[in-house]
Amino acid sequence: MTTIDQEVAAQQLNAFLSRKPPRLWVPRSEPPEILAYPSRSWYDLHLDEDLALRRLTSSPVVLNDIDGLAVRYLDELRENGLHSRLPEDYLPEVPSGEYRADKPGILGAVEYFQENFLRPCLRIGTCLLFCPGAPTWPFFLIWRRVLNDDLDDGLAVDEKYGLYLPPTSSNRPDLLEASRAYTSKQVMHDLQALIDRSPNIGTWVMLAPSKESEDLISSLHEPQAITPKVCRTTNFPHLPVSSERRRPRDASEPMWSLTDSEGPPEPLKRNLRSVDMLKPSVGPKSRIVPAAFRRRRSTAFEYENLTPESLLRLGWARAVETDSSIVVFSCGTLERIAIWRRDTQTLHISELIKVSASDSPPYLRLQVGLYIAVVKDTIARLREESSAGLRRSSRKRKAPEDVSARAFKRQKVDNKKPTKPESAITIAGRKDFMLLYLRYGMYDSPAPASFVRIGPCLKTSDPTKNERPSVKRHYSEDQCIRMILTSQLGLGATGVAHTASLQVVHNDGAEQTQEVVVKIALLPEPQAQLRHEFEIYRRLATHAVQGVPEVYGLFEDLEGGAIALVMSHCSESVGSPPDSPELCSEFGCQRAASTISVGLQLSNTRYRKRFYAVLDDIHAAGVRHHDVRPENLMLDPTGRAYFIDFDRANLDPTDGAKRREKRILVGLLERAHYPDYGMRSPRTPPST
Ligand SMILES: Nc1ncnc2c1ncn2[C@@H]1O[C@H](COP(=O)(O)OP(=O)(O)OP(=O)(O)O)[C@@H](O)[C@H]1O
Repeated sequence: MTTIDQEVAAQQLNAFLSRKPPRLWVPRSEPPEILAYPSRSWYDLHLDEDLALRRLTSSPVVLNDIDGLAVRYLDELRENGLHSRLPEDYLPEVPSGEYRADKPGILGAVEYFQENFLRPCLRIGTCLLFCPGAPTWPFFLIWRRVLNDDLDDGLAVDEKYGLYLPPTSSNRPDLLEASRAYTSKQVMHDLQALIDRSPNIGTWVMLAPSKESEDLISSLHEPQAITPKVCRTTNFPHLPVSSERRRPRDASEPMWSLTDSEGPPEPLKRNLRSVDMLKPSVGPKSRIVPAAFRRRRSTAFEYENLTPESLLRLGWARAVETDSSIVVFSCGTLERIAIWRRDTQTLHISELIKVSASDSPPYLRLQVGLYIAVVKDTIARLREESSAGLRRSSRKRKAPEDVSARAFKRQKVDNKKPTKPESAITIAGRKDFMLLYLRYGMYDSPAPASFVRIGPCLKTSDPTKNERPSVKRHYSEDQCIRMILTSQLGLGATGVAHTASLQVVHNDGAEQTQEVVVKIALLPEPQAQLRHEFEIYRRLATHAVQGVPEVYGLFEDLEGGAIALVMSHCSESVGSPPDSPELCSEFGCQRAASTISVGLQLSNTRYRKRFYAVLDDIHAAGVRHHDVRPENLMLDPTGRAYFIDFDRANLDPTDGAKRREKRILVGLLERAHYPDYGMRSPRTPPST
């Protein structure tokens, strides 16, 4: 490339990055969306207290630091004389004046970004970060909605956008071969580490463009102290400290020059006060006060209108979840960038950015700087983490917590065990109050949620029983089920399934534990679906059908945010064959290349027959599953077959419907034939 070409290329790049985007116009949504909290806030109550947002401060350096990064990288590129001209077809025609989006709401703003500058800015960011010498401008870094669930078009806020590093089918960075030649080994190594961790990075909170959204973003700057929201159960037993918890840290050499004179915030006094107030007698007779004494009229999740504080909380909670230091709040016309400092639990928020009028710094250059900052920060922290090995929690629990936990253990040792102890499930079946803790990833419930039973244990009680126990003013520890959610198993349309440890104390003080699965639903429709699923299990239990999860109860959150279905763990789905090659060959699990990735054949007739027998029993009980696919068929290591996920099931189907369902199962297991997801039945209207 000649010097002249390089000069032209540099000018072209500069001119593009200095362009002012057109003004955004979006059609009105009908009916208008509401600016309110989405359902995830229930999970936010359980975020680790040390990762909680405690302060907001406005920092004028944020924009300069981020723009400075873009300038530094662009200068390096120019000095090395490496880059080529950005092909004209990479640069969109920017309409002057106004951009009229076709879609209303958040999608209108997304369309505006995509059509006007996202693609070229992402190409420029990719090139600067990963392959500065490449003769072409590769398309690798992607900005998109991170989760596949449906956008709730009734809401004017969606916090699920971020950057994405696409992996190939073998989980390698999907960077074109041609560009890879210009990518250093270290960069490829970093990219691989990023993809292995999670290919989604950064947090963008998108608001539907409107006057209300603009007002909200404009008012996000008042420095303030923020008290984390937590569940309100008091005097609960604390969990012993886990030595395996990873504690995310800030990069030791951050890319921003933020100062925080106030240092780390004071520890929260809430827990201590509640413990002191009630003067607990530690042990099984201590008084645990539920979060509410009365059931709410409806347990359906209620949306709260967004305030500047709740919007910040929302973006920050999402950043904790994706472990990203940068949160962007944007409504297409106005934006603010916030940087989360973990050490001081502070969000540093930038000045207001006017998307179509910002020239100092220019908006598009700022975008490029933003991508660089998100990627560089994540890589820096990943490198530090891997060189330090797994981080351990440095947090020390307060004495009362450990005393309580010790007391819990001591009873186990001190007391004489009955010769044949009752199982945890039998004991739990008699208890109506559940303390639920989240303990995985960034969740470490500062206080447990209070749940009361609304459906009996179908294994140990009369399945037809329908009682709603009243909520007591307080419970002793031996009246509670302690449920600790330890990981997320899967996310579906009804809710999130978790693995959990159910712990109970028997009257004689003996502690019993059982691994279970807890499916949680938050919004009104999924809650109705989960209640419906419970009713299906009730029918199956009254016919003593084997080969379906045992259900230990349906519980309701007293603070109104969730319904929880507790059931047995049915091992692995045949949709994800067992890790062990021996088991795989014993079961005869084979992936079928001709079908979509879920297609799977079971060549061992013995196991196929077990699934057929279970389905026949389900049908004989008057239930049609209605969602037979590999993900919902489970085989445990001893070869027992199970059907799970009855939220689409219906009662009393016709004989023809049962025969059709049987044919689907035969086609699936014998020929790996599974038409496609589109063939799934529509959801059955809830039966209650
Ligand atoms: N009892 C169980 N034992 C083992 N794994 C389970 C159990 N229940 C659920 N899972 C896991 O959790 C995932 C999601 O659960 P489930 O399919 O019941 O949720 P859903 O919200 O009803 O999903 P869908 O949208 O498929 O109806 C399942 O694919 C399975 O991997």
